[in-house]
Amino acid sequence: SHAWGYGAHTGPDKWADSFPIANGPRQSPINIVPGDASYDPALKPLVLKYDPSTCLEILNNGHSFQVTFLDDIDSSTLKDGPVLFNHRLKQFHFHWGSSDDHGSEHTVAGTKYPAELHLVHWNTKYANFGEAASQPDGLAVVGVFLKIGEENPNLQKLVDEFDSIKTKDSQCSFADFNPEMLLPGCLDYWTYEGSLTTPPLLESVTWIVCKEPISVSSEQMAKFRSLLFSGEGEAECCMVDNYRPPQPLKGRTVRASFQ
Ligand SMILES: NS(=O)(=O)c1ccc(C(=O)NCc2cccc(F)c2F)cc1
Ligand SMILES: [Zn+2]
Repeated sequence: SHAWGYGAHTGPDKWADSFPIANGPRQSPINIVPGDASYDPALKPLVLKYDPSTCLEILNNGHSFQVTFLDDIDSSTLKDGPVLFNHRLKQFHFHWGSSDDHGSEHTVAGTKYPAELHLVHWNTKYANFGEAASQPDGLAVVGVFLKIGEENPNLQKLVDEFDSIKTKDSQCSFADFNPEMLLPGCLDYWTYEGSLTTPPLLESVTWIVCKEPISVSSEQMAKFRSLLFSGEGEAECCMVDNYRPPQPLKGRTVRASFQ
């Protein structure tokens, strides 16, 4: 069955049964080894320009919570960095653990962060997200690690909506949120060619992983864990450990935008 998830019978070790690309040559996430990354002076600085008025809604899709953006015009975009074409922001979402000592998808020299933010963009040389998602240069996802520290007032704006999106397939309107507020001060990054980290695991993603994390408090992480994988009226199943572990590098090069 295509009902994939993160449980014992539906989790990452079972995905290859329905999605054989799970064992493909450019799967994500990976463990980033800074010492093995090659500094590329030709890499440009990331240019992220987001328009809060394109923010549409916040939803629980049964795998994560996601904030979706209007992407029918070029108002929230990613340019430069490692990509050759303009990309439009479609949505952002998170992955996290059942405790503060794990939860990120990418790891850095084996270090796991409690959560990871993914800002998902598609290459506007294609007609739409779905088209782009099937192309090797179709998507660009910016990954930002969350590290336990000060309460993050920008994340709190999302946490405040959780009571309205507690169960699978619930959503509510959400306006005027600027995802730029979720970016670290320094936009140094590692980049490599990879895939979606959930089924259909399409190998269409240029990954751009920020070196600097943003802060999240332990109390805020506890609220992430109060969301549910389960739908209204179903037995409650806490939304935790919705991350895929690192996958084989298979000869890929990881480049660094910084020395
Ligand atoms: N975690 S991540 O950032 O790598 C990631 C980003 C987006 C998607 C997604 O859009 N899935 C649904 C979807 C919808 C249409 C077409 C698709 F290919 C598709 F995967 C999945 C994983
Ligand atoms: Zn993701």
